[in-house]
Amino acid sequence: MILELDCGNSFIKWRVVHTADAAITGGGIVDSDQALLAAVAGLGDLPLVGSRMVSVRSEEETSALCALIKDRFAVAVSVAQPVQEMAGVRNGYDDYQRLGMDRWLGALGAFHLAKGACLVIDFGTAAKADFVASDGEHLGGYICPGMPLMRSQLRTHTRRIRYDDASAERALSSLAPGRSTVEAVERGCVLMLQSFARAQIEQARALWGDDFTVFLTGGDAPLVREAAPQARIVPDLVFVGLAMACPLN
Ligand SMILES: Nc1ncnc2c1ncn2[C@@H]1O[C@H](COP(=O)(O)OP(=O)(O)OP(=O)(O)O)[C@@H](O)[C@H]1O
Ligand SMILES: CC(C)(CO)[C@@H](O)C(=O)NCCC(=O)O
Ligand SMILES: [K+]
Repeated sequence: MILELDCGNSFIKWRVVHTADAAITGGGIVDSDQALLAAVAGLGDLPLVGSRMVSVRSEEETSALCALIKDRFAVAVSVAQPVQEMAGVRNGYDDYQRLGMDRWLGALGAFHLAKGACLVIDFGTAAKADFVASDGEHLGGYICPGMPLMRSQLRTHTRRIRYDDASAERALSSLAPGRSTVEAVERGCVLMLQSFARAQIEQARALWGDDFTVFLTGGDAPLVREAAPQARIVPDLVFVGLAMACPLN
């Protein structure tokens, strides 16, 4: 079995997959290294043979987590590294090492699944979009604040925007004009995300006509579903790319 890890800016997504057929034994989302160790240990004694990781965290944080995993589960951790080209996809950044590894792996996974032009839109802490043409050329993409960042900016820089998580969740039962602060903010931010998605799809259409696949991923992808009815929601898209970038036996 293999321990797979996607270390985003706010959360660590993890899962344990069988070596032979990639069947998923367990997984989850945690908000700290210690919570990760506890969650994986909670699956009992696993015959782990290796681990692979993608991280957008600092070198120090990433190597600290690798050391913890090595120590606790006695496996080496293969960390996905930036490359100029892989699996038919060419990194489109001027400096390929600067492209976020989550974006790169999402692009690899999407091109592998679509076998043609594709647009990846990932709604996490940040929202990001990446374009891969039918010949595998990564054209670049866009980054802007995701739902958690938009929310916290409003809360931090205003005096009268204050509400709790439970009312935030209730506010999203509809997108009608808000009649309370929580509704106005939560619905407004969801409309921003949806407009981002629509703008990316419009751009893909201008480039490629109708001949492209849209992938939605990231924790907040479900909030955007209705703005992109044609999209494939693939929550584990980064893991698809991770398996390609870090093959283990
Ligand atoms: N079970 C869950 N646990 C945590 N967050 C969740 C969950 N389901 C949905 N979310 C939402 O997903 C968002 C975080 O998304 P994600 O985990 O993709 O971010 P991230 O990988 O940490 O960020 P980034 O990819 O931008 O670095 C949060 O806004 C959160 O509300
Ligand atoms: C944009 C984020 C923060 C999204 O997780 C990540 O992909 C990242 O740190 N990227 C580096 C900057 C860039 O991709 O241009
Ligand atoms: K991520």
